[in-house]
Amino acid sequence: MPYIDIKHLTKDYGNGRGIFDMSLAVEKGEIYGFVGINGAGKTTTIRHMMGFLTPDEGTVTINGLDATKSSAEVKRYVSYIPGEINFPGNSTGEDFLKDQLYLSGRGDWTHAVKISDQFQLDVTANVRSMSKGMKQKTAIVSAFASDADILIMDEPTTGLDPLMRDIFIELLKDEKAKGKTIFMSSHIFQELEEICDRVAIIRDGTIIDVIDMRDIRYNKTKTYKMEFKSFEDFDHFRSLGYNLNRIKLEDLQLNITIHDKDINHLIQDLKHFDLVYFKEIKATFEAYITQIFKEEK
Ligand SMILES: Nc1ncnc2c1ncn2[C@@H]1O[C@H](COP(=O)(O)OP(=O)(O)OP(=O)(O)O)[C@@H](O)[C@H]1O
Repeated sequence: MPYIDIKHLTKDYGNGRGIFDMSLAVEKGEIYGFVGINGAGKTTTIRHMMGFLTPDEGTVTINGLDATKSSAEVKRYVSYIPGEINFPGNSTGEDFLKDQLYLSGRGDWTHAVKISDQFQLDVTANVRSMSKGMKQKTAIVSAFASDADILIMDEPTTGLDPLMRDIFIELLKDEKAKGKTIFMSSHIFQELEEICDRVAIIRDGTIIDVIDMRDIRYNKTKTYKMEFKSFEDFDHFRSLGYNLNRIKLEDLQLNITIHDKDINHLIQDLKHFDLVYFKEIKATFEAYITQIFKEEK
């Protein structure tokens, strides 16, 4: 049974807004990403997971428990970082974090201090007067230090600078190594590419694709770009029957897409050609998603 199981979830806000017949399943120990443009339905989905919203149709179960009906019990397994952070009260970061750890019944203050230091977070500051980045860091420290089985995070790196984002990614890897299950939405393709096992792409309230990141990382079909010194070579190469694309006659450049098993054959052929350069075009997750969105239009 999946650890997080969403089946046919629908929340219809009218005028085509909301989420519609959405299903997804997250296995224990997975890092699962959730990507989509503004208004696609990420927060609405996450709020159902936390039991803050009641579905019009469908169900969300977490570790076999209904996220709406058993919301209090589900929260025992889950640490949550909301998309918009507004801390209640007027306490210092330290008092807030200690309260959260106490309330969760789990976690460890020493770990909280360690993570706060890594994030260069001043926990003596008042939570009300904290900047956006400080609030985000405080929420992250609270979630990570509470040692929950599941982390559900709505755009957790918003407001973090690139250095802090790298620290966040390293912490997330540590959590995965401990066997934690992580569900996070993000706009930042690069961070999803680096850490996720799978990524669901949401558009207009519907999941349009689920990408297994291994297919991107270990893609056996690669694209190479090359430029020829002479038109004769360029023209001759074009006649060899390779899978070519992005042919730029005026620059004598082209891309070739080829499976790893055929690379030796290509190298042998290229010995007969005079090249200006030959380089691999790395397949990025961003390019992959952009292609999917183009195909969907
Ligand atoms: N309470 C509500 N009442 C009416 N419409 C809503 C409500 N909450 C969300 N919506 C609409 O539902 C759609 C999905 O919103 P949601 O906040 O889930 O998207 P999102 O993918 O999280 O977007 P963002 O990246 O901007 O946070 C949007 O069109 C939004 O305007």
